[in-house]
Amino acid sequence: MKVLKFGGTSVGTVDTIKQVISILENNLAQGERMAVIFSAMGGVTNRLIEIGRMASAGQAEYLELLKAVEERHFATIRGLLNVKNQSTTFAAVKGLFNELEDLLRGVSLIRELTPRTLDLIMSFGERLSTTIITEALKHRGIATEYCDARSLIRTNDHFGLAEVDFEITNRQILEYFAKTSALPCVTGFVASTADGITTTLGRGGSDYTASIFGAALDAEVIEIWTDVDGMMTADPRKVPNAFTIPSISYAEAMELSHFGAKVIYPPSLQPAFAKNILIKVLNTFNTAFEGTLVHRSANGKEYAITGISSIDDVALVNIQGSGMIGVAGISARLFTALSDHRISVILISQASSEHSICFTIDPRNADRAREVLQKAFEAEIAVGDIDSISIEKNLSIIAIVGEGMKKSTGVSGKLFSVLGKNGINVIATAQGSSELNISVVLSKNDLSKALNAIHGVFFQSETRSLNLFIVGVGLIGGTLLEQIRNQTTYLRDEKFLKLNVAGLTNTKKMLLEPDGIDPTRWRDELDELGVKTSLPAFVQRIIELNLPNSVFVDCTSDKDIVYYYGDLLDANISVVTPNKVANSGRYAEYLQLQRMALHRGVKFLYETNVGAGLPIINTIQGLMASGDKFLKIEAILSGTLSYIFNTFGPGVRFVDVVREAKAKGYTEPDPRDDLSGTDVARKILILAREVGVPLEPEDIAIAQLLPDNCQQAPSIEAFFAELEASNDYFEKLLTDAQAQGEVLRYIATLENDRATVELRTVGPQHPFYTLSGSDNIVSFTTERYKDRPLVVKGPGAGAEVTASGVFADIMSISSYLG
Ligand SMILES: NC(=O)C1=CN([C@@H]2O[C@H](COP(=O)(O)OP(=O)(O)OC[C@H]3O[C@@H](n4cnc5c(N)ncnc54)[C@H](OP(=O)(O)O)[C@@H]3O)[C@@H](O)[C@H]2O)C=CC1
Ligand SMILES: N[C@@H](CC=O)C(=O)O
Ligand code: NA
Repeated sequence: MKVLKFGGTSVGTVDTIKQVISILENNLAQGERMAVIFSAMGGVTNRLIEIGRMASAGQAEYLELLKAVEERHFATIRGLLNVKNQSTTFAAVKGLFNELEDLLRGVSLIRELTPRTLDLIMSFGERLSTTIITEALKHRGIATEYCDARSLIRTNDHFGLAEVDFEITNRQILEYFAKTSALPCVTGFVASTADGITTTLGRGGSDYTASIFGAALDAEVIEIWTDVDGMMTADPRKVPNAFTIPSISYAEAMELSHFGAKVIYPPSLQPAFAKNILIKVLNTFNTAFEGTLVHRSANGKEYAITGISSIDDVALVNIQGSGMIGVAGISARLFTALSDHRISVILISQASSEHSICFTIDPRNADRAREVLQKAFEAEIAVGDIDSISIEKNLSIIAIVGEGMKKSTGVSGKLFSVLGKNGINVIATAQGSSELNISVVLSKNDLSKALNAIHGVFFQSETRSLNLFIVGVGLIGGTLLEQIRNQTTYLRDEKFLKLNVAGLTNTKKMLLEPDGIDPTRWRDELDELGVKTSLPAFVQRIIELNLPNSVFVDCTSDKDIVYYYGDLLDANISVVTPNKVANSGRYAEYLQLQRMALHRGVKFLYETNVGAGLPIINTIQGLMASGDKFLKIEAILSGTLSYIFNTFGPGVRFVDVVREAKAKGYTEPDPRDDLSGTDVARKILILAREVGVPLEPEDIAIAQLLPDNCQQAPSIEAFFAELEASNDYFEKLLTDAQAQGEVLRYIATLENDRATVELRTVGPQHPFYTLSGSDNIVSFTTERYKDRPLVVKGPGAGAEVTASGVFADIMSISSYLG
């Protein structure tokens, strides 16, 4: 025996009813003995309540609404049945509407809508839908029988939420089934008293009917057919990555539903659970999907938690005072006062200091709660034993739920850590000793961010997202996007990671798209959908969007963008950048950014500031963290100058080599920055700061490489012209070096807290002699690497290596976020 129940959406239209019929036919074909419970057509119950209220208020327009409901049912008959088969069904349905109309006329005459009458009015919804579907099944040759549950389910007269007399009900159901061999189509939600007065079963009423029937008949399974793919790990409207929970225990389902998961209402399934009957939650519109199994105990689970739920809007009441410490009975009085005024408490938390108790309630009750408590504790407030009753609004509760967290460690650690890393402040928290649920209270603004971030860490094998906002889509930014595009599949399949490009901008256009910009079409999307760039607006919007795991990637050489870094870090958004400006300005600013990132628990990463993708900054940070002391750094830090001196030779014009370096993507957007030594000076300044030497830009001694006419060129093109005109100068530098059997090298040195940058010649014994292409080389002499320095060497400029260094910084944030 199997009991099936179809909800309001499943029986809401002609097409959906046809789908229901096909599900039933499939089951019948397998010879299943069944009972089927139907809800009212979607929306009809609420409409009937509205009509009843209008009638009782004397609003004659209720008749029009009633006509619309009638027409909807008639249209359903026309859609389901051939014209020649329609008349009996029309007659039955018309009969029901006549009865309902009489009833409503009565209500409107006496201007009174009692709970008893409302129950009767509501009962028409299920009676109508079930009548029509029964007839439709009959006309398809299926032996069915309309079964009015009012004749089987016996309740008391608590109208609106009647209590079932199981002894009589079970007996009546069994007797009925013993007599009938046809397929019973049962009206959900409705029942009756011993006197035959119609009652209803309250929220989840049709599920309750299914559960009552299932339990009475000892069914093997109860199938709850809805319009979603079973119960989900979180509300899919808030968490796009949510997925169906294959199997859930009754207790877990209870916890989730308490926090707003609405697919089933577990209390209504209690009779079935008491008899250990399996429940399946299935989707009428996706019959191939296996849905969710709800059963007595949780079996082996893949994840530490089963689901995440939330209450979107709560108010937090905090009552505190030194007079509460060690005084018995305060909480008893507190909660009695609330209960006397029917204020329901959702979550309670009291620290063991007993100095304060806080609890959350429906915000609509907040003002009343304040009054009630002020009155209840009038005496304590007067003498200062209780100093304040504060109420905070615009809050939400998130609950993580799962039997798997029982006795397993690290679940709460993971929860609070992901909230912390995303800068989400936890205002209150509660965990019952059943260890089935951990709840946190947080600002409503953070709800969506928190739900998504929590979902990401707990359901690891689903894809987590990092939200990237990329400013600058030139050489480096553009190459980074290309690399992201090429790695999409690998990251998804191997790392379960989605790099969601949520924002892009250049100097002309900006585009913010929280759902992601397609990295294969970003140029077109930016062009077609982008709006005029405003960096302040871009940054402001990123902060407002408040997406979890957000990373701001600055791929410009803009001098002013650095001013936004502080605001971004302060809003718990990590910053990754190849742009050296922030770290090579005033030392105080550099320090402030470092501290801000540390304070906020986010990352400020800039490995590519020095040596592009070569691990230079990370190497220093590792050595510093482990207590090494730097004695000397000697380095070639300009890919451009390295390339120039590795390439420039007899028969080659200097200016052409510089143009080549630019074309190969080694130079700064303005190559004067490279050839003037500025770029190298910035880099050694950054390295000095990383090893703990707080230098300022003016402390770097730069020995000028260029003749004055080049150094002072007012534009990039003028600069190239001056380089061309100065070819002899550069040739002489070269031939002088060659005459001594040496090569030209532009070397930065940091020693004894002094930094210099100069053009030198080095011979074959020098470790910097053999370099090629855009090679950088950095030699660290430290207390641990004293006899032989630690050397990092390799290509130190170029689009691919720089973009991949930025990529690696982004990836390290993804591992940090877990
Ligand atoms: N090339 C290399 O090997 C290395 C480069 N770097 C650094 O990488 C950074 C980027 O260099 P690169 O890609 O060559 O530079 P590009 O000039 O090619 O690109 C810069 C991009 O930034 C955009 N941009 C500039 N200012 C703003 C602003 N205020 N708002 C919005 N967008 C802006 C530009 O827009 P638009 O297109 O409209 O002009 C362009 O898209 C530089 O800081 C450089 O020092 C670091 C290590 C190595
Ligand atoms: N222009 C720079 C690029 C890396 O920072 C260089 O030439 O090294
Ligand atoms: Na680097």
